[in-house]
Amino acid sequence: MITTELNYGDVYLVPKKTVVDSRKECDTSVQFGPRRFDMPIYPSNMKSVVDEETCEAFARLGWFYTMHRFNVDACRFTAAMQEKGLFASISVGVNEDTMQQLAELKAAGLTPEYITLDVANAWCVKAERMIKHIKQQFPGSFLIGGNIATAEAARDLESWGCDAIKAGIAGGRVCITKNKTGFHRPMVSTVKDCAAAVQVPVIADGGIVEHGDMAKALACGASMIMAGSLFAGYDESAGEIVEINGKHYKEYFGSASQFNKGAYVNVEGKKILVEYKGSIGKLLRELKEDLQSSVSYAGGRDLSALKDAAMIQVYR
Ligand SMILES: NC(=O)C1=CN([C@@H]2O[C@H](COP(=O)(O)OP(=O)(O)OC[C@H]3O[C@@H](n4cnc5c(N)ncnc54)[C@H](OP(=O)(O)O)[C@@H]3O)[C@@H](O)[C@H]2O)C=CC1
Ligand SMILES: Nc1nc2c(ncn2[C@@H]2O[C@H](COP(=O)(O)O)[C@@H](O)[C@H]2O)c(=O)[nH]1
Repeated sequence: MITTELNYGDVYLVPKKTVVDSRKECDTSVQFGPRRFDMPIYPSNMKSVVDEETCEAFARLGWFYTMHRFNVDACRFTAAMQEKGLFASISVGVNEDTMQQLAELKAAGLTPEYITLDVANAWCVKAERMIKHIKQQFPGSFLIGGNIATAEAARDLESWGCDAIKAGIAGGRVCITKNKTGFHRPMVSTVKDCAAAVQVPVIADGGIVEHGDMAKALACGASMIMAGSLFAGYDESAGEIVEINGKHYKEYFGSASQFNKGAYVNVEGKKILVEYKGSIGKLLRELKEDLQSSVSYAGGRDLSALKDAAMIQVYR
């Protein structure tokens, strides 16, 4: 049987009566693990999106972040963030290098507040082993596991011990997985299925094109949203500015791209140039204003209003 599935661009939310006098009254904050954050969206843990400065800037602003896992000394990063009085949020893989990094953290007596297990398909035996190992070694860390795209996978990751689950396979802007392997699920269907299947928070990862997609992801049941291309190209984003014919750009490349891997092996990502857009402050302000507006259209005062928002499909 072939089923029809939906992406953010295929649906809209149905307005309700607004109950606030100003959009400023709408609260966009979210409790995620041990902390509360100003917004339910954060930059992808990709080398072309975040670096140490990006992470520090987001943490200082009260937004969530996750450092990427590529050539990063997780021990040094965790110590540096915690010495500054900020929370540490690291990414790990499933191989021996991760086992070594975790052993170093343990030996140094460090506990990152958040750990993200970051692999393309976390519904696998290697991820199961690593999730169980992390939960045993770092019971005080909030463990995010991903990525997955089905209810069955979400239930498995929850049963293995994940405190939150990141959903989204092959929906990213620099993803070529769907072309190279044939596998992908559109985001509305992915997030709805996964969020309905588990008690733990679900993070909707990838495919955010319009700011309104944040509200749609939350309406599907997501608690948090991860986005890459949305946050690429700013002063505060990772990567150098490139000048071509007098125009300025920044590189945005996939974690499974040749550029990130250093070799053309199992490549499932590409590199693109995104327009250089200066300081990120304007984007962050606008994201918050737009989400506050979404909450007001949903007839509420905080993000819980979006969870009940009715969704309609648009035929094109
Ligand atoms: N969200 C998404 O849709 C996707 C995200 N990515 C991102 O790209 C990065 C690289 O991801 P990933 O390839 O998982 O990580 P790695 O390249 O770090 O692979 C991790 C380990 O898992 C093994 N592995 C990876 N994929 C498979 C598979 N399909 N079957 C069996 N074993 C596998 C690898 O072995 P071996 O290489 O020998 O197979 C390797 O030992 C990550 O940051 C990930 O988030 C990548 C693709 C899709
Ligand atoms: N298939 C691949 N997916 C990737 C790769 N690198 C990162 N990602 C995923 O994309 C999102 C960001 O998507 P965007 O639409 O917001 O730009 C990111 O968080 C990862 O889940 C890759 O090389 N291949």
